Amino acid sequence: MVQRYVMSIDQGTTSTRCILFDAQGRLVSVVQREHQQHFPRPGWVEHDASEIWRNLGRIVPQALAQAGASAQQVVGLGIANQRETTVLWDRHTGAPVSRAVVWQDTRTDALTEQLARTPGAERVRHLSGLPLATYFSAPKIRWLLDRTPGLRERAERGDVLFGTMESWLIWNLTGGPDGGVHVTDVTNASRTMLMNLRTLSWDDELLAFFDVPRRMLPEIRSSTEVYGTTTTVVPGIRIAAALGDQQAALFGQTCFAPGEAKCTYGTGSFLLLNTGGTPAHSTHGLLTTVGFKIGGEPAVYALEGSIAVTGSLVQWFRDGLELIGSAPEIETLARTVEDNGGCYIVPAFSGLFAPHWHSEARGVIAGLTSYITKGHLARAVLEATGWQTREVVDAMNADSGLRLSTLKVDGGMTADNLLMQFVADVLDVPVVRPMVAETVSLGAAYAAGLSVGYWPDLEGLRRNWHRAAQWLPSMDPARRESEYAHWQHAVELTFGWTRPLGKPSGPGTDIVEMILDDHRRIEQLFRDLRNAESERGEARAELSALLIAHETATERVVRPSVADGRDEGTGFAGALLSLLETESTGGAEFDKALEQLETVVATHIRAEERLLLNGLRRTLSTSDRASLGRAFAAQRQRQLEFDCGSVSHVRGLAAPHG
Ligand SMILES: Nc1ncnc2c1ncn2[C@@H]1O[C@H](COP(=O)(O)OP(=O)(O)O)[C@@H](O)[C@H]1O
Ligand SMILES: O=P(O)(O)OC[C@H](O)CO
Repeated sequence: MVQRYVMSIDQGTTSTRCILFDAQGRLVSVVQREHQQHFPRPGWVEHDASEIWRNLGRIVPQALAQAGASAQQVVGLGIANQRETTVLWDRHTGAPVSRAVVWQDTRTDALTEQLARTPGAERVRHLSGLPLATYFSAPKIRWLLDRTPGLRERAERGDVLFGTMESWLIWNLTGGPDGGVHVTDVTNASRTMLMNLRTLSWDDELLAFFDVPRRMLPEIRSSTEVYGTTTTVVPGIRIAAALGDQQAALFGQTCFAPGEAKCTYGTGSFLLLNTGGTPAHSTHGLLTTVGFKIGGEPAVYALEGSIAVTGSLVQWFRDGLELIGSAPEIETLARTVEDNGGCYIVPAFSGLFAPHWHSEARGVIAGLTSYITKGHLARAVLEATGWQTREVVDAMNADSGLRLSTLKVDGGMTADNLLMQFVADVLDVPVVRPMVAETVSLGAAYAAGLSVGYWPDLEGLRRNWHRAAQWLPSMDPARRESEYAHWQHAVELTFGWTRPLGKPSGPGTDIVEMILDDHRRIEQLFRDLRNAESERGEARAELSALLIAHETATERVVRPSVADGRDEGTGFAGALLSLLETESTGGAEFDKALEQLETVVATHIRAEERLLLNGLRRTLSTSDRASLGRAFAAQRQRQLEFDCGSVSHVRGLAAPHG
């Protein structure tokens, strides 16, 4: 009988892989090719989409040759790809209009800040599931349209197309300018910031907000369906699935049921939790994204903790600092010392992603003394991956109300035993790795195989999962918590780095001034609300968000730093909730709720200015006041970004007080 295979292509950040799998999910052949990383300016990262396309043209025939197989033996092709990376190309010539802007690229930092201040910004997360950050495609498209003369007009005429890597490759594989199919799948579309998470189609409000012409966008399709048949490279292969690479890894790890999670450790690291058929809203800095959509079945959603820099920090240690010759040497070097010697590296090279979402942050090495050797630095490099995982797991636990019990891992970094042990230690849960480490490719293959009936169902795929390695936690809890506190302190040092120094009322200004500014604004909002002529709906929304963001940031960041900063407890959440709930009734009930809230808040403001602010003036140096100001601004901004003033959030805060 003729052997049949599924082909998968993993178009990743650093390389493109083509793998053939057999019916048992075993690897039959693997061919891989790296492409060049272009760093034309600090913070910019680009790929040449034509180079990636040429690489594909080489590796596909090689993978077939290695297996001794023909195109007829391939039942289908599944594509997994680096997500968000933005390619714009000319529909008529097939030539990219510029280099692709990679997901790690931070050139849209100022643009996203500007967009965040534009009306409608508060709707972006609700519609797309994503925070406004440089990471996603929409700001990248907008940047290219704004900066390339004539491009917007060409895009509006339909002469220029947009796609993430799977769209670009499928279009080329199916004929390019000669009838190429312009499609994307829901998982990739969910990373553009232009798709409505609930309707799974391009959203008019988001398109208008980012000013992106609809005509340039691909058609959104399921993750598993036949999009077309290859007409070039190796003609005659059905393209039967496409998934973002992290969603493909979720699929390859067989996390098919709600509650199942995996973390893939590659260039960056991405923890995804299957949350089932409805999108789960995160209040702790995670993304809501589509996990997969099988044919005509409803979509399955996921919560994601995306970490921008993990394996790429090891690469930087190797190529930028030249302290090691190959990635695995980091473990050998780290083992030359007992611990990190007090040193922490926070690799905010692309800002910080989950759960912080600080595009303006930049990396720090903290705790340097003359005791530190390159061995300690190597430890700090590996530990950075562990702590970043801990941060997203904490967020995941807080969002889901559950505690992760085991972490399934995969990706290149899982070859590092010291690192995997550290991850188990800081999470305090077992970490397990499956037999097939190429989970991204396997997931794309599974999806394609399901699509063409090579595999009958998900249960059959589940049986292919076998554990290859396990790491059990063994760290002393007190040490874990004290190390985590140091890490968190180091993280705060990265915030606000690229913002202009001394910018008034921006991060980096004096904490006392910032608190006073908030108080004066709160008082003004109360005046606006008492004035029946004013726009009360807007004032009420701003007041609610400001009160919660201000109070949470004060509680978490400022009070712990001053001895006599205690407060009797403000307890205004109940009064605020009453005000929010009088939205429709208005009239006397509204006036009463307003008066009650104003009384509680005014007392609180007086107490804070007397006790807390005097304490800060007395005990902190100017630079301490500035750094506390930065941390306060960061926490306050984080609260505002997740819509902390919404009725549902305030209700949650009010609940414990009855
Ligand atoms: N033994 C190791 N210890 C730590 N990091 C490693 C090790 N081996 C590989 N890496 C890192 O893993 C990454 C490669 O993993 P891979 O899954 O191939 O990434 P991607 O799919 O993102 O290209 C590189 O960034 C490399 O620095
Ligand atoms: O190509 P990877 O494995 O680095 O993954 C990149 C992610 O998809 C970015 O969101």
